[in-house]
Amino acid sequence: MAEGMIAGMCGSDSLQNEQIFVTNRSNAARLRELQERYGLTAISQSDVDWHGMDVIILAMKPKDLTAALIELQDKVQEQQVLISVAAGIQNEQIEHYLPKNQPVVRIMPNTSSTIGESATAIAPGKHVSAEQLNMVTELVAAFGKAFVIKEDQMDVFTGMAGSGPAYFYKLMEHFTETGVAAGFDQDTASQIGIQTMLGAARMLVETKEDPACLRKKVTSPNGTTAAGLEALNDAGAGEAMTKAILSAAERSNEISEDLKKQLLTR
Ligand SMILES: NC(=O)C1=CN([C@@H]2O[C@H](COP(=O)(O)OP(=O)(O)OC[C@H]3O[C@@H](n4cnc5c(N)ncnc54)[C@H](OP(=O)(O)O)[C@@H]3O)[C@@H](O)[C@H]2O)C=CC1
Ligand SMILES: O=C(O)[C@@H]1CCC=N1
Repeated sequence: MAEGMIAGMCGSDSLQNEQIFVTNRSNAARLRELQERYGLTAISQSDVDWHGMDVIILAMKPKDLTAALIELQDKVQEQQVLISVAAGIQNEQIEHYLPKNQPVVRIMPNTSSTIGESATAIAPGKHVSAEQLNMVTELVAAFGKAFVIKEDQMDVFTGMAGSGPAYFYKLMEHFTETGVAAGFDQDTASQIGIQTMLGAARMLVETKEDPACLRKKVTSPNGTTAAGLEALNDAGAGEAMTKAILSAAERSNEISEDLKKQLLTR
């Protein structure tokens, strides 16, 4: 996920690559790779000048966040904003490990940040000023569209947009497999799927019509689309999408509850 955000930031005009510093726990080869690929500064953790950073983005797995926060406790500066991308971990849980009044912001990007097309949620913690929220929103806009939401909407946002690209990829896998089974070669079937999905997404963006309206325009009475949509409906496609979003949201909530238990023991 970190590389997705880095790629998006490096591809935008709002940041210079030299303003970005990246570190990790131990994988030195990975740091060299990022430095060569993006022209940023990749350094081992012991060499980071923590005082010099405006913003620190934490992009480790949720299970590794507590250890990272404990490491950072005595390094963070008063006005530095800490941004966490960890799914399911609440601002309050992060603030617990940091000095009093530390500004913390939770964000939920998705992997389309790689091409500057993430849908990213921003939920500020209680010590974040309006100016700091603006700064984070601008930073996030470097890799896609930013949505400032309430923190209690974060689980469902994660189910929709954090995990969302995977649902569309999964649909595309089925779309392509069906085309191949019907006689197209893999590449042709895949290109047909990609162009169809891209065209539909761009229609939504450019015409600004709602999806139901665009769907009706494709659907001739008693025609092929009506038959296809009826099959989708009979197979429970709409319900399946709702279940996918809500199951992911529930998992996000479970991760949060698990960390709360860990927090009680530290
Ligand atoms: N994948 C996605 O689509 C999305 C993921 N997320 C969130 O992003 C986070 C990262 O996920 P993902 O990219 O898949 O994870 P990865 O395992 O690919 O990357 C985690 C990175 O964190 C580093 N790391 C771990 N602990 C520390 C530490 N203490 N200090 C510094 N660096 C550390 C690891 O370094 P090393 O290799 O050296 O150990 C590694 O580079 C998760 O919290 C996830 O919930 C959020 C939105 C979408
Ligand atoms: O699967 C995950 O847990 C992460 C969070 C959202 C997308 N990927």
